[in-house]
Amino acid sequence: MTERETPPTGSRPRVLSVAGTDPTGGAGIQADLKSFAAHGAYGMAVVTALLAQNTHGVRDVLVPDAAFLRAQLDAVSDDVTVDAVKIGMLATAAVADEVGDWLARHRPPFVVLDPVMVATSGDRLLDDDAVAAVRRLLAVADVVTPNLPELAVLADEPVARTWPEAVQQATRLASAAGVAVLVKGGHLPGVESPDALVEGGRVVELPGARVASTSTHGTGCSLSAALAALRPRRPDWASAARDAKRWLGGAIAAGEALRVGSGHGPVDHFHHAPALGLPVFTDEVGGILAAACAASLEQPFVRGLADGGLPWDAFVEQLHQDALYLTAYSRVLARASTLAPSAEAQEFFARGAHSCLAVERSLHETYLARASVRPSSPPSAVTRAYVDHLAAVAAHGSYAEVVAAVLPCYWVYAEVGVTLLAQADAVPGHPYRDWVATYGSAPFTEHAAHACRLADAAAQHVDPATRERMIAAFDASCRHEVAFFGQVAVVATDPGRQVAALAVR
Ligand SMILES: Nc1ncnc2c1ncn2[C@@H]1O[C@H](COP(=O)(O)OP(=O)(O)O)[C@@H](O)[C@H]1O
Ligand SMILES: Cc1ncc(COP(=O)(O)O)c(N)n1
Repeated sequence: MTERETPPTGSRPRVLSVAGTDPTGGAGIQADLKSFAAHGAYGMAVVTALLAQNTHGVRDVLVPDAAFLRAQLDAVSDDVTVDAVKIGMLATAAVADEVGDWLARHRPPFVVLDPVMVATSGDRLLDDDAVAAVRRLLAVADVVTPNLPELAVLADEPVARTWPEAVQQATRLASAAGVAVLVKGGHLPGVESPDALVEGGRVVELPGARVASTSTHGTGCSLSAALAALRPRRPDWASAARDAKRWLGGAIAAGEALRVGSGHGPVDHFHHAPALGLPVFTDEVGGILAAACAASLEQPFVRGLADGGLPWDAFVEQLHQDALYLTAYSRVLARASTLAPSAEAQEFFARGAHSCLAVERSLHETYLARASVRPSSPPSAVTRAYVDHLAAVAAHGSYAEVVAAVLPCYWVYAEVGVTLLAQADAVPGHPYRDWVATYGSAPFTEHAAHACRLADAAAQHVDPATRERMIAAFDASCRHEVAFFGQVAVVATDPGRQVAALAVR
């Protein structure tokens, strides 16, 4: 073997799992690798045992011989600096001793030992005669993470029946074996699922509410893997354990939604990053937007704007509805500003709310001042339907949903505006060019792009159900936009080109 340089500390902790497999991905190595990734670590894995298991139980176990285990371990440590290791299912005394030998040769800075003995399903995962070998490993581990039955075996005492008893037993084991003990209360009855870290005579309680769920397959694996992944970036075991436990509670709560298996299902390791793998929001709704723009450009009102042949009365009728809409839209933007998670978004929507009112006022001072339409004309059914939809989302929806609902007003107007402006520029003396240019050029097009970015950012942090509601709100607003452009009846009175507005539908 060539002499190797000490690799520099990587951008992510390089964390190794030494454990058994679970082909359904909920426990063992498969769970550990997800847990590592969920905590930003680079995951590696050495297989101690191959299991045929699912969410109901273990069907078969194949333990490769110890020489092959050694070959796997050495292949990793001959090449890679391991920042932390998590040891899980060991199956036999020979396997446990082989791992012990490797630790004597290549001990990583942080060693977590999950003394896996019996699966949630009740299947045994460690030979009876291997307990002594696992006890020997306690001496080289930093932290051991037993559940209550495992704690009892390691302490050679009866299973604790209460949480104080469990903590006392863990304290005895920690002092006898010279190891920190993260004792887990998942097997206790009651509404709490407490854990505690016993280290150097000190007990750090890690309280936690019990989640009513059957998605508890692999919780111990996932917790110990999270602990190993977090420790290189945390000052001590207590803070790593606290963060790991908080994350696991969310992972258990989100587990059932995965719909994996009909027994004890797995946890959702990526519950905190729900948008991972999903397309960017504005890419996902791009088709809806394109259809709305195409339908808008087909409306007689918009066609009249494009070629300049729109009768003045129709234009004014539309602007009157626009002014009514903008007053209501301003309030919805103000709501988005109130809910905004950042100062930048808060300011963007507050400015938007203000400029809607400024535009509404200027419509009255310019186009509408010359208009025949009565200023008191009520909102049309189309305008009311759009405004009611926005108001409902603003009243009941989260920030992300409100942003999705207000987005089409920016985005459709900008897209339609750009197309119309190009067409208007081709018509000398186009009567509506100024109005069209307001939407078809900067700064409006830049505001629309900014609103798209804010919607994409908001969509990154929402659960799948909220994302569905975002899409539904966006889709509804797009339909209202098309209807809004189509609400003014434009009827040709002159076979040449003159058309006249009849009424607002
Ligand atoms: N229903 C639950 N709700 C919340 N946390 C749980 C639940 N069941 C287990 N846990 C937590 O999952 C981890 C594993 O606990 P436990 O079930 O005791 O170990 P194991 O999976 O090794 O049998 C612990 O942090 C425990 O508190
Ligand atoms: C390979 C392997 N390792 C560990 C467990 C225990 O996990 P749990 O007790 O949460 O079912 C398991 N079922 N399979």
